Amino acid sequence: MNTFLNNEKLKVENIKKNFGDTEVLENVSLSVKEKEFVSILGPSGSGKSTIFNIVSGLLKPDCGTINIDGKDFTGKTGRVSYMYQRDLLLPWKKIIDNVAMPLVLKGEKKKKAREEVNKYFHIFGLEGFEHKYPFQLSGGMKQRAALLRTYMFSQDIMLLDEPFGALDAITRSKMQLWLLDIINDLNASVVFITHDIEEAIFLSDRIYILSDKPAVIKEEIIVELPKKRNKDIITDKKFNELKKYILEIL
Ligand SMILES: Nc1ncnc2c1ncn2[C@@H]1O[C@H](COP(=O)(O)OP(=O)(O)OP(=O)(O)O)[C@@H](O)[C@H]1O
Repeated sequence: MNTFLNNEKLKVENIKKNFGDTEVLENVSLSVKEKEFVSILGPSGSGKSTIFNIVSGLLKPDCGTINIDGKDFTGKTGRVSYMYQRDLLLPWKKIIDNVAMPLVLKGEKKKKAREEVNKYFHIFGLEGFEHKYPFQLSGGMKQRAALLRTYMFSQDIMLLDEPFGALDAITRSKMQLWLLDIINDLNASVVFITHDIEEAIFLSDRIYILSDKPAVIKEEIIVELPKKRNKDIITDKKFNELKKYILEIL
């Protein structure tokens, strides 16, 4: 009867987290459907990374639950992939071995792991760079390699914590277009943290607005823009109305 529940991948229910006397998450609930792109937008220090640490199992919430595909994963690691704000590649390893690392860590032989990741180099715009070292890549390429490594860890749910935050404006804009372009082929559900309202609207199907800490979800916004987007949409009336609305809430 309920189609939403049927294609729900991730469900975060009533999580609460204090660090000592500091109440960081007061009560946060959110959900992500199959192949959905959901952003979490909130002020600095509001607890966005803490939510990811809890969803990935690195931290235990004081209360609340994390369900994935209907199973309880509260406090359990290894199920979702997680890309940090500064997800550095190992400088002494070739790109192919950096990317293959999650598979090797899971017990795959190096040769097999390389074969497995090789087929994704084209889609991630890294073809021809398999045997280069990180210092030989541009900033955008390094982020694409880090994103591919994240994808190799777990392909169906990816947590991306400001992956483009450190890039210059032009590269960042190109990366947003690229991500939007490939995301359908990846069949992944994505949760994306950003401070950038335009980035959130441009990329997302839905946006959760987080309050200052102690954090609660202030609002859930469905981005009713065509799924296929290009940068022209930034001048669209609906896009700008949404941007103004979010600015007022934040
Ligand atoms: N392990 C920890 N121990 C103590 N306090 C912590 C810990 N982790 C986070 N905090 C505190 O919790 C609050 C939220 O931090 P968090 O990194 O989740 O925020 P954020 O929204 O991701 O911030 P930013 O946007 O600046 O990255 C901050 O006040 C931070 O100092």
